[in-house]
Amino acid sequence: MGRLEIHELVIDVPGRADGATLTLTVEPGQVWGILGPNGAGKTTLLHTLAGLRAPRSGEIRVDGQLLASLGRRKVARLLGLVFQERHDGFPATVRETALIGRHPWLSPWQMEGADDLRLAEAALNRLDVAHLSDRLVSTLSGGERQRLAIATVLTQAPRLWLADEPTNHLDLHHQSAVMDLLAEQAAEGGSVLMCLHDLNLAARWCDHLLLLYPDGEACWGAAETMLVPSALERLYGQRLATAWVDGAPVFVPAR
Ligand SMILES: Nc1ncnc2c1ncn2[C@@H]1O[C@H](COP(=O)(O)OP(=O)(O)OP(=O)(O)O)[C@@H](O)[C@H]1O
Repeated sequence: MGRLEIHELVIDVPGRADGATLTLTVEPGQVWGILGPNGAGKTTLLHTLAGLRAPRSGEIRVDGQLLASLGRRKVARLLGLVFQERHDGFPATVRETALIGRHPWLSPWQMEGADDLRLAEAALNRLDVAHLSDRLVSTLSGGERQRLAIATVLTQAPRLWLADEPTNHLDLHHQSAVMDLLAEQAAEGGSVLMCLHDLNLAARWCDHLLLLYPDGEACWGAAETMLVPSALERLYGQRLATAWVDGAPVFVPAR
């Protein structure tokens, strides 16, 4: 499961008029991308859907339950959020950080057990950071930190993934591997909603798209209906050249 129902939602972007009212459902099995220029409100939307920011109005339900009525622990069992920015709170190793993903599943003073450790190790392996398990997070490269953040959410095992630019800092191979992982989460019955700046990753991996405009307007639907060059040019204020490769459109800025 992991059905995310958004009903007449107006996000709270400071200093901006209300803009579009969002009503859409991210169904289990679906991979949604949120596209829009800097400052359009993508992170604000994701944080609102994670219950970290109050909307101006509207309702959010996860698997039929009103998000606003759930405790944080319950929320953390239902949804996982890959943040765009991270700050090291205290010195921790890669393994200890991944294990934080198990906390929603443990009682307050319960230590992680062998099953939790196995899940963390499998996630670190999957994200290609297992060889760094004993390293302090503060010593990791940007891409290694990003992969650890995703491994931590994988360890958390949520039904709904909210990911803010999950391919940030990643090289091409790891971008592709992370997009495959997210698609796999959906194929196994979860659901995924992610902010992306790379149109080409969106075109290849997302089945639905939400376009957020800087004035708060929005449109959404099946990816093939949203990937219209003229609409994307208006979205970014950028002329684009389009080609087709392996059945998917490829967009590059026109000079
Ligand atoms: N706490 C705040 N106080 C004032 N303005 C804010 C605050 N948080 C966000 N904003 C503004 O709200 C707007 C939307 O921000 P948001 O981070 O959601 O954009 P975004 O689409 O994710 O951008 P980017 O692509 O740059 O990550 C921006 O103009 C930002 O400066």
